[in-house]
Amino acid sequence: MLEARGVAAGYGSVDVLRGIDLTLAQDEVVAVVGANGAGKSTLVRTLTGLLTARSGTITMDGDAITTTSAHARARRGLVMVPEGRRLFASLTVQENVDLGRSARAGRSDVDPFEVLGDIFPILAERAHQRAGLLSGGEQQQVALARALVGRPRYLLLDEPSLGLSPALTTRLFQTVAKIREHLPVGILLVEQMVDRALELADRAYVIERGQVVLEGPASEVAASGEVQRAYLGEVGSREEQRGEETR
Ligand SMILES: Nc1ncnc2c1ncn2[C@@H]1O[C@H](COP(=O)(O)OP(=O)(O)OP(=O)(O)O)[C@@H](O)[C@H]1O
Repeated sequence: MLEARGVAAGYGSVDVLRGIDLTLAQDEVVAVVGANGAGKSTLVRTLTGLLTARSGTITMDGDAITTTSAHARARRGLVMVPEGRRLFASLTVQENVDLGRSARAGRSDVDPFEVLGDIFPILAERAHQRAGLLSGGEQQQVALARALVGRPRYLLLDEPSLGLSPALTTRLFQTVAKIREHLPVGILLVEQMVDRALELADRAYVIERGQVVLEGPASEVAASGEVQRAYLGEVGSREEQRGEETR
């Protein structure tokens, strides 16, 4: 279990997270939703150790990791795929994925292309192509494969659908569903595509101004008015737009 208790964090004099309690088990997908600026990316950065919590505790499988470096957390099996994917454009698909092996020394004995090949067809199809030449959806596959090749216990995804077309977003969510089906990894999914994230997730947290305002089974969170309220009508207007497109 990855567990945050009373976690506060921020930048300089700005407080962003104000006492977040959150858990992620190794067999679940948990969505984190909330309006722009609510603190979702800050939460992911604090959980992975890119930002140090100002107060509160973070534990992983019972061990305190509140002040552990991001590198050490990654070695212990807590990895993130950041917003924007951050691949090395001039390296090949295979070279990018291989970088993920070194993040978890001692557990990289299995050929990633065999283990992950079913989930990510791109690994076999484009292994030797430069990552910079791939489409956004293909790059997202490589970023996910790179994160998974070290066999993490917890995977944090920050806005994985960002910049993807609706069709590629559908593929992405199917891929995340496959990961959950085939690999023993807890997935924290930060997403602006709220309805899709809540469809896929087991549980969800709604974050507003650095605090959890609602948590529970994803279906209950989806059915509550709290999500719409947190987004100040954003969700409603998006659904209306989608309705118009399909008319
Ligand atoms: N490096 C930084 N320095 C100062 N303030 C920052 C920094 N990064 C983020 N912030 C501020 O922290 C707050 C929360 O930002 P954060 O990126 O965590 O929100 P978010 O919920 O992920 O939003 P979005 O959905 O737009 O990505 C915002 O007010 C933002 O301006």
